[in-house]
Amino acid sequence: MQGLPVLTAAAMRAAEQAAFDAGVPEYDLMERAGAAAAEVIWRAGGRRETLVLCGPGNNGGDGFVIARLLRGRGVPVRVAALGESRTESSKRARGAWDGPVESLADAAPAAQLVDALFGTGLTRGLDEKVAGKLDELVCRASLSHSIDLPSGVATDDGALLSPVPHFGTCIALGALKPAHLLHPAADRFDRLVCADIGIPVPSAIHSLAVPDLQAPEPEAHKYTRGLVAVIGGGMAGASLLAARAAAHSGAGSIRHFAAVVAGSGPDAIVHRHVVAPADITEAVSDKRIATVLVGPGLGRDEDGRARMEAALASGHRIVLDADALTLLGEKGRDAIPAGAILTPHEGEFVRLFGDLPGSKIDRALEAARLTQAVVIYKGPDSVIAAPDGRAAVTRGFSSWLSTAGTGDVLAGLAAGRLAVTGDPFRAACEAVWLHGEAARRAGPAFIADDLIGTLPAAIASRL
Ligand SMILES: NC(=O)C1=CN([C@@H]2O[C@H](COP(=O)(O)OP(=O)(O)OC[C@H]3O[C@@H](n4cnc5c(N)ncnc54)[C@H](O)[C@@H]3O)[C@@H](O)[C@H]2O)[C@@H](O)CC1
Ligand SMILES: Nc1ncnc2c1ncn2[C@@H]1O[C@H](COP(=O)(O)OP(=O)(O)O)[C@@H](O)[C@H]1O
Ligand SMILES: [K+]
Repeated sequence: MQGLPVLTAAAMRAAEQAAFDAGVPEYDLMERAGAAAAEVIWRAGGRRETLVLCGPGNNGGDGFVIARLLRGRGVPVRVAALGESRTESSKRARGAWDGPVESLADAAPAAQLVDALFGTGLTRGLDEKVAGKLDELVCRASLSHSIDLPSGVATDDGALLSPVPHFGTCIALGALKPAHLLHPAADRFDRLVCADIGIPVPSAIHSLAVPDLQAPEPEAHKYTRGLVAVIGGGMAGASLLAARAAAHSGAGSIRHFAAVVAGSGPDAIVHRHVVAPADITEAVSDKRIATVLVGPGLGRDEDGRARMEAALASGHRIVLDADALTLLGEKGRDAIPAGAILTPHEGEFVRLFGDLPGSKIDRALEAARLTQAVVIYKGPDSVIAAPDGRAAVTRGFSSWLSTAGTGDVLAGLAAGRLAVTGDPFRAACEAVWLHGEAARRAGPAFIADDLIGTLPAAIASRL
């Protein structure tokens, strides 16, 4: 189960260098990159009038190759450059372009715009005039493509170093970079295509793969399929939502222990009204329990803390979410058992780990290393990180997920998939994908409860 590899600028340079060391001529790689990108542009734009913007580095070199190849197919192409070409390969690519080169400042708009100004070599924001011109040309084109990365984004963390227009397509070269997945950069284009340039791109970080799921074994029974215990507190709606998600995750049986009587839940879930925290200890003593979930609706008072501690003391595999993460905080981090799944949103993440440096991927990986737990660092660009350095990053899930209670559903799903698979990283990846897919199937303006209804179809699509 792997998505597309994600490489930082330095890792990409190292992969390219390894190819050069293995005998691939430097200029060949630029020709391959240009050809792969030109193919994508040709399929989208056909013979539309095209303007290619070329920067001074190798990204600009790709642009000259693209311009030459599109013109060879009969596309009316103009090229506008930002200054001279500075690298050997880009000089060669420019030399092979036999048309005129306009200056960027004077370039008139075209129906199709190709941005090959800057890629992974960008070190600072674009000058105001250049950024303004790029914006104008992109806005006036009906089709726009950014080569490798939209010019102006920071490759490794997805920050915007200067204002970046919104492109139709981004054509990543060789591998994805963090900026293709991390916000705000990931929101600067609609469609993402990764063009193969024929070199190995090893990475422990991938885009989130579509999972392969299995139906229960023929001999399965409710306990072999995983018993999930959901421990709630004073806000039983949240823990019930999590329990319902767990019940539709593929797990075999669900118990819900809340301090108040929950609303009407499915009768298939065993609800128990458990008030005293000490009774939680007894409730989770059942050896058949595969996973315990604690956090949704727990409350942040001393009662909530006592319930959480009882859950942690049970020794079962655990998913910690919401109030449990806040109750732990930085000081309580040591209580997190290895092999747990943590599901913090931005606020909970900061409360647990403080202000870690680096990109969202770096921070998630460091959090996983510190706790030896799998961390689902949520948001529009959720990162799932494992203590061994693997990470999966989401892209393009419905922004309608930004509604109350969807986090409870995700936590229930994570607990359910952990009970089914026994593998925290795999379970977390499956849960996040199913959550996103359930949201896609739910359409616009859904509420968290609706995700429960679309989960079976989401699962069915991967059997
Ligand atoms: N190494 C290779 O052979 C390959 C690289 N490829 C392309 O090469 C790109 C990376 O090329 P480069 O490393 O040359 O980097 P870029 O082409 O992204 O640009 C770097 C150049 O721009 C300058 N610069 C950075 N920020 C600037 C700013 N704000 N204003 C003005 N100048 C600025 C840098 O000093 C450097 O000279 C990739 O994104 C990809 O498009 C592909 O052709 C595949 C093969
Ligand atoms: N803009 C967005 N785009 C895609 N997914 C989002 C967006 N905002 C939130 N999500 C997802 O929705 C869920 C929200 O969880 P959380 O913040 O814990 O909410 P709650 O506590 O109300 O349940 C997470 O899975 C998160 O990744
Ligand atoms: K670019």
